[in-house]
Amino acid sequence: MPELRIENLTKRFKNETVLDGVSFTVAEGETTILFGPSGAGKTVLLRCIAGAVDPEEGRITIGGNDISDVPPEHRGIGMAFQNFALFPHMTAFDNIASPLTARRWSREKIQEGVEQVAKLLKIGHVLSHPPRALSNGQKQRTALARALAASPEILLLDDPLRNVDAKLRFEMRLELPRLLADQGATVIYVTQDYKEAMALGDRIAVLSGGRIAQIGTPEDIYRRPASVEIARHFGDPTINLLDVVPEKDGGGVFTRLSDQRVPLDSGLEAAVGRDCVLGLRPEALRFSDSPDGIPVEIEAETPFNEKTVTLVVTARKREILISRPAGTAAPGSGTARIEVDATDALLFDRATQERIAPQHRGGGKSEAAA
Ligand SMILES: Nc1ncnc2c1ncn2[C@@H]1O[C@H](COP(=O)(O)OP(=O)(O)OP(=O)(O)O)[C@@H](O)[C@H]1O
Repeated sequence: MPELRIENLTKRFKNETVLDGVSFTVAEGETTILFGPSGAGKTVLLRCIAGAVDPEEGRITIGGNDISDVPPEHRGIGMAFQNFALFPHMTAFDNIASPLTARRWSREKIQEGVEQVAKLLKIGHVLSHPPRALSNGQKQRTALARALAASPEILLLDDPLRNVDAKLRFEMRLELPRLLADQGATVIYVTQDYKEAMALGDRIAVLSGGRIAQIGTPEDIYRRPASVEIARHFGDPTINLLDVVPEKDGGGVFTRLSDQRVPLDSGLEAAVGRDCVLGLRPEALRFSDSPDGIPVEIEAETPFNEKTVTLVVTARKREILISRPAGTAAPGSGTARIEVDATDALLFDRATQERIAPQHRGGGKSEAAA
């Protein structure tokens, strides 16, 4: 399957610049998640790739070939939309078969192709139904089946699970990676759900302000977010953000919370004395018996299925969320102490909101390898 390359793509509607020099590459057979808030331009970008919208500037290549002058139907692209876009007067079978019919496949081949993909998506029993007789989850799967049936080289999936219920979304999150891998297609998958992004993406491209704010593996985005905004979007409960000014002494780089030292990566020397934001993931904090721990008051505790989240406040009235696996013990109420693991602390410049990456001189551990 071919590589898909987007180069410097710009799209304006009247005075609004929706895409502003977007560039990224999806390697062959890879699933890249396009992640961004509502209105970020995700659908517009997919429509540019599919040929439904013409960009003002930039280039799109598939397998190295510029597709600007290739009509949509000859681009080898399959698309599934968030609103299903099923033909209302056709059965589920005919909807799924429509790209194959358009290619004038034989009746036997169409039958075989539709049944195969319907079986994979567990909608074989509703193929004779019209869309109005399908549940949202079945409509969703029918739309996806139609996109998959044609075995396109490039698959564009626009938030395909947005309208399905939580149970089905959970199941599909588990099943889709295998399904997409089996297809072997090069995939762009749009979602606003960070868990879906982390579960399904080989890589995640974050679209913000018309530009790609960061692209990387799910682990890159989670552990090394480029900005406060990205750090906030990825994580539940959301990351703790605390204004700090890092310091340095013989013991290394550190900052203080309630007069207790929070050690920071030694490569963060450039941040010493600067106004920063400390980012602490709730799961990077733990309760501690150590006298060096940060003293806090426990305010409230919320059990979820797989974890328990505790809200604490420091002596300076800073609120912090801590999460721990469900069933593990913690101080019940009143006063406690918490500890931070230096390797998990993130530091952002308060003015630019961008992350300050640790610098290790002399061939030390590099950021990418950390
Ligand atoms: N045909 C059009 N004419 C004018 N403006 C448009 C057109 N299509 C999209 N836009 C504008 O482009 C911007 C991006 O829209 P788009 O649908 O791509 O966002 P999105 O990231 O997909 O959002 P969502 O997650 O809510 O679907 C919006 O401000 C939208 O109003």
